[in-house]
Amino acid sequence: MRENTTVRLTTLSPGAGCACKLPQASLETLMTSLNGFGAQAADDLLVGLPEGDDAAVLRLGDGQALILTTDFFTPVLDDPYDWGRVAAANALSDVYAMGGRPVAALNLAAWPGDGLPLDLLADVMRGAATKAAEGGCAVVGGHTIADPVPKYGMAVIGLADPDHLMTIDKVRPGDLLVLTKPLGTGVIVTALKQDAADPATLAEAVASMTTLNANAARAAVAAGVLAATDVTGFGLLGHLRRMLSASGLAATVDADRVPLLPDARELAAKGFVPGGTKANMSFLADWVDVAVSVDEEVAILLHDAQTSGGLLLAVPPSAAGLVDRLREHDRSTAVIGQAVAGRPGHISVHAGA
Ligand SMILES: Nc1ncnc2c1ncn2[C@@H]1O[C@H](COP(=O)(O)OP(=O)(O)OP(=O)(O)O)[C@@H](O)[C@H]1O
Ligand SMILES: [Mg+2]
Repeated sequence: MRENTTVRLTTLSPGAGCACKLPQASLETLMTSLNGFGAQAADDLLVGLPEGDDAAVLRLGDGQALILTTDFFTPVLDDPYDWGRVAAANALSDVYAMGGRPVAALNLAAWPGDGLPLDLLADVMRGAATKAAEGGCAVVGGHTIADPVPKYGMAVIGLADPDHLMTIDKVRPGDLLVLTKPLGTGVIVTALKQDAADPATLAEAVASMTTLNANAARAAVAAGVLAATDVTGFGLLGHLRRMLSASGLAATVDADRVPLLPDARELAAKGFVPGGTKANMSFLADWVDVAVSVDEEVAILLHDAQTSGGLLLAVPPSAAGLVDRLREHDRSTAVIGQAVAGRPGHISVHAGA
């Protein structure tokens, strides 16, 4: 982490990170109204627009598939270099969520025409390029516009084996639901914006947000996992609901097993809850039943809008050994629930066995 500048980037941001995504209800309305104006999977297009997956996938001729995705957002941190690292890890994550590896990226940037030093944007891009390089991904160009609210992200292309893709529609009854990073970045970043996150708490959140999902994806593909997504702005339950609806299944979640970042509970209890998290709670009310025994702060965190969150994997019980291998990369990796037959998209959250 570099020294903070005098400009507090998060004060320029109405939302922050993936919490500035359009609410899920609005996005789904938009996508439905685009019906017919976006290509559906057919022939060499293995994953298209109506599939609503983490990225589009195009079969190439030589036993490889091309993965295409993009992601950008307003400042999630005050430190520009770290914001860049987080934004790159987040943009690359959709490639990992499909079971691929990123190969090239374009910078997408919006920056105030005056008043905010360009040096800061250069720092954002340096942080992002360093993180992308860690994933074997070269930054090869980009586009920059003048805009009063700074925004940064990437369009990323990746490669995958078309026979070993991970998609959101392949969850099977009995699959174990595995989460590879702890929750809580939304509440911690909201506390940061209000000067209420202590440095150690913030450092843990930054360490988590800048961790690539590369190792988790590689291990999951090797173990034969067929269904995955990454947990971002719609929160754990929002992204789980999308997987379940696409797969025609329901799920149970054990709130006690869901990993949480240090201090996330306390900050949620103090009311540092982003607008994106509140929107997730209201949208998911028709899909999620939370047992009364589940603590209110934990229920909030299950909906918390994550930036650069972990992978949510549907792991067949026969491949449960994967969980130990994933824990070698992130000790907080946990089995948090199970897919079951039931109303598609429905989630029952309980506390304890
Ligand atoms: N403007 C858009 N035009 C076409 N498709 C869109 C648009 N915005 C979102 N989508 C699609 O809607 C689906 C859900 O988008 P969303 O951004 O939640 O997922 P994502 O790409 O996995 O992002 P992330 O994991 O980084 O939050 C994706 O399939 C995405 O491609
Ligand atoms: Mg995604």
